[in-house]
Amino acid sequence: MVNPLPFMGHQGSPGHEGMSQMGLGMAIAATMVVLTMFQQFLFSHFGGYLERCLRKLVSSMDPYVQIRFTEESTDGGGPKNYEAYAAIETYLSSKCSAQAPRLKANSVRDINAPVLCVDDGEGVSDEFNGVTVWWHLGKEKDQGDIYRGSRRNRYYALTFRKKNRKMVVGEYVRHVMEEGKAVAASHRQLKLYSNSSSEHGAYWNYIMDFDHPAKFETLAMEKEKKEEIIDDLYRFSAGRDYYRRIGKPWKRGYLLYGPPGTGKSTMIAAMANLLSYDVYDLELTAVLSNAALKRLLNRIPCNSILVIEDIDCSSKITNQREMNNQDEDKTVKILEKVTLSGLLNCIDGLFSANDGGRLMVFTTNNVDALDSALVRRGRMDKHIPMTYCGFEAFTMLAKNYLRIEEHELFGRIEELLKGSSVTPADVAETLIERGGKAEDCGGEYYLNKLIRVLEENCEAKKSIGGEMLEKKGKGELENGECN
Ligand SMILES: Nc1ncnc2c1ncn2[C@@H]1O[C@H](COP(=O)(O)OP(=O)(O)OP(=O)(O)O)[C@@H](O)[C@H]1O
Ligand SMILES: [Mg+2]
Repeated sequence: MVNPLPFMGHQGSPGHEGMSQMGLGMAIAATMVVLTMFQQFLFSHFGGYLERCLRKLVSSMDPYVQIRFTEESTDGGGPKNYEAYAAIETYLSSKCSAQAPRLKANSVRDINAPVLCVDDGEGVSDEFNGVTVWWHLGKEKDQGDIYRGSRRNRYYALTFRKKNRKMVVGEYVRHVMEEGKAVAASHRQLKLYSNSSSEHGAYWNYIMDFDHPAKFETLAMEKEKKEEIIDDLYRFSAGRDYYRRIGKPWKRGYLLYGPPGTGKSTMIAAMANLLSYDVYDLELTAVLSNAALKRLLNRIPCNSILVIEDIDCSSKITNQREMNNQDEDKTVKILEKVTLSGLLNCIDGLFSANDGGRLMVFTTNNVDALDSALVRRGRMDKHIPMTYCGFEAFTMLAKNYLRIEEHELFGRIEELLKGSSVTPADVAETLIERGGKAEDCGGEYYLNKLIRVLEENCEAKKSIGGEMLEKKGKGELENGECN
């Protein structure tokens, strides 16, 4: 705005000429005031419109389009913003190592293979379906406030030619997100969470990085059964389109059951490692109500495993359904715990959008004690019996622990395994190398030790009503196929 007052300040002494000069000055000043008011009026009424027109004109002459993906949403966009930003960062890591002059390394799962990304202010180009696009890492103006202090939001800017808009906005961006997420999943440090409660509610707490070494390759189990589980898990994790097509939430329930030491917890770890899913270990006894359980379950992000171990003794949920149906609120109040119907509702209501699947794994030593409603298909889609150690599982353990695949004592061990009830944990404990003896004697010392353990087990079985035990064992083996 032009200030008219300076004109008044240059007046001479008042005379005829002075008077006319003063008149002129006042006229100019008045004109300026009117002009300024007009300008203000124009801008207050049409300013936005004029600005838009101007922008349109400039952008119509610009052959490029730019999209920004910010690290943190300023309008409450939540974690979605960050997910997209992180996916881009990971996607670009493979491009930038060859191009960008300045890189930075991110915290990753494998310290020997750090994920590199472009440094602030740097850029890289990419090609997709014969179209070139450009990425640039920038920083927005200070977004800080009095509480959070100074902070500048980072963003990845994607620039491309206008004529490629449709392909880039559709196909290319989707490609970047999918690739980025897939690479991130394979590099990501898995995490273990567990729940706790306070008067303010129920929470998931980060416990530690999940570095469990269990893998399906080292899990002692019949090959066929193992391959079936692996196949099922892969189909589940890649099932986005499938679940969308059949109109079902993208979730799957596993029930692992069997005696202690048969590898239920080990298999959960192997599942997490196979799919690169975080583990949410739910301690049901620490959940104070059905409502708290619902809140907890709804906070589990996609691509995670919800684990409830020893579900038969986790809570008083095994046979309460009828009572709960009569007066659920009252039951919750009395027990101040989760009820079976509450748990069933939570499982059924666990919703998974199309951003990733959610796996639930329940374990129990006592499958017969579970209410049939809990384990019915649809809630627990796959029932996996974990059995006593058979010969195939033993050969796996011998390979893992003693690095031997064949031995003349294997025949005797196979015989004894048929008549005994030892768990893979028992066998593993017997074969574990102490003081490098297996190296010295080709594993014979440990195989003989195992033979003694198996003989003792067979004897014990015979002496304490072996027949009954035998039947039970056979029953478990008959159920032993994967469902
Ligand atoms: N199938 C298996 N393959 C390889 N190792 C196994 C297997 N089962 C058990 N083990 C070994 O035994 C140990 C105990 O197994 P794990 O904790 O998985 O058993 P579990 O079935 O979960 O027992 P529980 O019912 O008491 O929780 C593991 O640390 C692992 O070393
Ligand atoms: Mg266990």
